Amino acid sequence: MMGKLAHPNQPGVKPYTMNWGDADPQVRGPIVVSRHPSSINIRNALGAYGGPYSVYRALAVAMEELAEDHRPNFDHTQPVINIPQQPQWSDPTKIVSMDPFGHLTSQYYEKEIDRGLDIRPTIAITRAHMLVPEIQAEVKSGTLPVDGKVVMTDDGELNVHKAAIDPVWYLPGIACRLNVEEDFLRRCLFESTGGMYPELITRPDIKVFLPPIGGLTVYIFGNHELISDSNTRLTVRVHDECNGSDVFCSDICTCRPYLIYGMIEAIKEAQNGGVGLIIYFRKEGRALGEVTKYLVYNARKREGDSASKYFERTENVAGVKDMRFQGLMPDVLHWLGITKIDRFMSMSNMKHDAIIDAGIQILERVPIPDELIPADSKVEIDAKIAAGYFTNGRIPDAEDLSRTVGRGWDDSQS
Ligand SMILES: Nc1nc2c(ncn2[C@@H]2O[C@H](COP(=O)(O)OP(=O)(O)OP(=O)(O)O)[C@@H](O)[C@H]2O)c(=O)[nH]1
Ligand SMILES: [Zn+2]
Repeated sequence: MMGKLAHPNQPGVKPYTMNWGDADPQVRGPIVVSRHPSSINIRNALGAYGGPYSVYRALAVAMEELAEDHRPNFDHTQPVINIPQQPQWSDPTKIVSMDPFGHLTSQYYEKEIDRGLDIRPTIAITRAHMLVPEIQAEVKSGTLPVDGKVVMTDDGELNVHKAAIDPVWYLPGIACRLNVEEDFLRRCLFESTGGMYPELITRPDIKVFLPPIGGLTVYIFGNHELISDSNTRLTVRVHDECNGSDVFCSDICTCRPYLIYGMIEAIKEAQNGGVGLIIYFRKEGRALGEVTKYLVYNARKREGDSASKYFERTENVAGVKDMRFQGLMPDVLHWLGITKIDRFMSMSNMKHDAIIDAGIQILERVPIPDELIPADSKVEIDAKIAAGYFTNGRIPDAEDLSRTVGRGWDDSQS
């Protein structure tokens, strides 16, 4: 296996052309990350296709259920809608964490793929119908009308387009965005993944890295052709994954209620001729992960859960409050050609500031209405407002924070 490790000075090693940020996809070059025999010497990217699922692929290969050199058949997999090229795609400072041509690889690099190169899309765009219980209830009660375009039926069936995006990191651009040195960033990535990608160190000539992390999904309500038109109204919720609340309806935070509220407002915008977007990032537990999150829940509930201690408890376990680093988040907005958001469905100062710093305007910030906040999640929301989250109401002071308490636990009931 080790014999496969290509080094820049080994004979035959000649990375494929890669000019990140070039407007011409041929000049930019395809992302070639595969270690198939046809690609290994010309790889211009480190890591692996598929983010965390590359590890499952390894298991499938190990169990001989998948051929190591399997090549996907891309017939009929092309995007169902056109996300047209934007000037932002060729501004190497604007997009550094995804491949703007990622949905068009089989089209732009057909020749290379036919020649035997293993080049895969890192973006897929499809359409779907959705049935969301809370939204079905709004349709039944008449708050959301059936328009036949976004809300399709009396049952509240929704019509949506969606794009799944895997991360593709241009390391010099990531380093610059995070304000760190590229060499140091590469070393930290190498060390903190258990030395998983030695080429981060041995191949400084390769600038693109496909990290083993989850990406994001964009849900589009309304006419996708208008997303980049600054005369069209745009409602956007950027949401970070909270599986416990989003899927399993835990009441300790506002995640699902805010997500659904964002969806309803996105649908209303689309019904009024604008566009609504939900951008869903896989950054569970503020990117600290669910295990850390549950450890903190235990500490909070056992020690008396108050808003004044909320972030401290997270820092005790994780060392930091948050590892989402919203600075990379606006790339997807640039990919969609967005220059202005009319209604931003978030109270997060970190999301807001990252979008403004990316040169995108936000005209209105829309907090979650009080009646949608579950009682036990008051602790979190008050702590966030005190830490700088946007509110139209009063900012809680130290005394308020120690008075905002959540449900306590009696361990004998566990
Ligand atoms: N570590 C940790 N993460 C939490 C906790 N509660 C919620 N989260 C995570 O916090 C993140 C919340 O993200 P969002 O729903 O996008 O909300 P936000 O960034 O706080 O701000 P808004 O846009 O105003 O809702 C998700 O990643 C959740 O999984 C907690 O108690 N501990
Ligand atoms: Zn949550």
